[in-house]
Amino acid sequence: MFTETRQLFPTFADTNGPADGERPTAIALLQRYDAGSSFFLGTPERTLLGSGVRARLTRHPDEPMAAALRRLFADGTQNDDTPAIAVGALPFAPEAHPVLFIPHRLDAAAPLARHAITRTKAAVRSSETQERPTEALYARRVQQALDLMRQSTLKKVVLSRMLEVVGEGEIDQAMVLRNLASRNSAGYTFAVDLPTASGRVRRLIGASPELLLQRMGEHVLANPIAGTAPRSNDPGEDLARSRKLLHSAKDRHEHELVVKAVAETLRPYCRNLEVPPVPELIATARVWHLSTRIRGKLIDPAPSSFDLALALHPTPAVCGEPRDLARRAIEQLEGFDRGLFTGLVGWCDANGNGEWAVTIRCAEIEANRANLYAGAGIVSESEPWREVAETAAKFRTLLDALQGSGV
Ligand SMILES: C=C(O[C@@H]1C=C(C(=O)O)C=C[C@H]1O)C(=O)O
Repeated sequence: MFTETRQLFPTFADTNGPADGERPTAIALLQRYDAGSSFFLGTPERTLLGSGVRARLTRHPDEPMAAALRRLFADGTQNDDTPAIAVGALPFAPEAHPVLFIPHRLDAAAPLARHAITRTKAAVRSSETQERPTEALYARRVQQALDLMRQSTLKKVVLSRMLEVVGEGEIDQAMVLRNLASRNSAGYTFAVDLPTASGRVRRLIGASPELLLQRMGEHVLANPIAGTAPRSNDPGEDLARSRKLLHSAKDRHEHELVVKAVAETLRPYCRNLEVPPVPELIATARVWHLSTRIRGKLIDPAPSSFDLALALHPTPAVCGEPRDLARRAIEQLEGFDRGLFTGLVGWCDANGNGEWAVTIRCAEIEANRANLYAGAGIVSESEPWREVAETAAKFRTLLDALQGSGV
């Protein structure tokens, strides 16, 4: 039987108006995000604020992830009627350790409405930045990926790079989150506390445009995104770039590989699956993307949102095609451990409902340091310098949030 999570997650029409009885508004949850908060997620459907950690997912050697999640729900469910919700992030490498937990308290509100957040300010005093690798070296690695494609059956690989930011003082993590939410209210804005040996607060903070998978009852939605063009401040040029992206053979090819992989994975679980034949354009504050919304109705009994998300991960939007060759190319060419970047971030309840976004446009932030990540899909038609420009545009999402710029 499919069970909806209605009790905790009503959907409101007016999201930022007066609170419904005891229920806080989305803006109030964002404003309440502070040192005691362990999790925040703003999606097009809801806003969640987690405080503290009631139970944390641990995994025995060789234990399947789904079994570890069942144990987490058993440990973290209280004896009252409070529905247990697991939240957190899973890394890019399926064998690496996830950060998943049931918060002490989880508040829910309707989505953050567009333009509802008042202007915000810089989250750090002046800072130094260092790219790893440099633009020139990244371009060389893209060229190496193209060479690999000519010599093997590799069709696509996503190559990423890092930008290390060192501020003069502590980075105000709550301000980074607010700045992201104010500039990217259409996507998935998140902040996840990461355990540290130092006891200092280290957080994964970002604003992803990409939904890996949402399951509510029998309904599933996946929204793969691939194919990107930097935006322009000039409206005419901005529009021209979006049109060029929509008709670019290279970007359509890059996009179709992802849609095909996502649809093929979901089809066996669905009694019907709608896959639009052509992508649509979506815009973030800094880039245009090609996007396809894939909807399905699940066969009963269905896997949980968590199991479905893990079946999809990593899609060719963040890894490549074929997956094994792409992973090997990433290990060979990227030169750093992605950690949680290009993994998944979201929530899941004990009935299997949940939402999982792809962990991109993000940074790991601790004290005065932030490590920003950005990647780009490389296919045979790619040109190295364009991929450099694409990753630079993607860094802007977090740089704007750190500097309070770009609105
Ligand atoms: C890897 C990233 O983004 C992914 C790659 C994209 C592309 O190559 O066009 C677009 C969206 C994401 O699926 C990133 O933003 O760092």
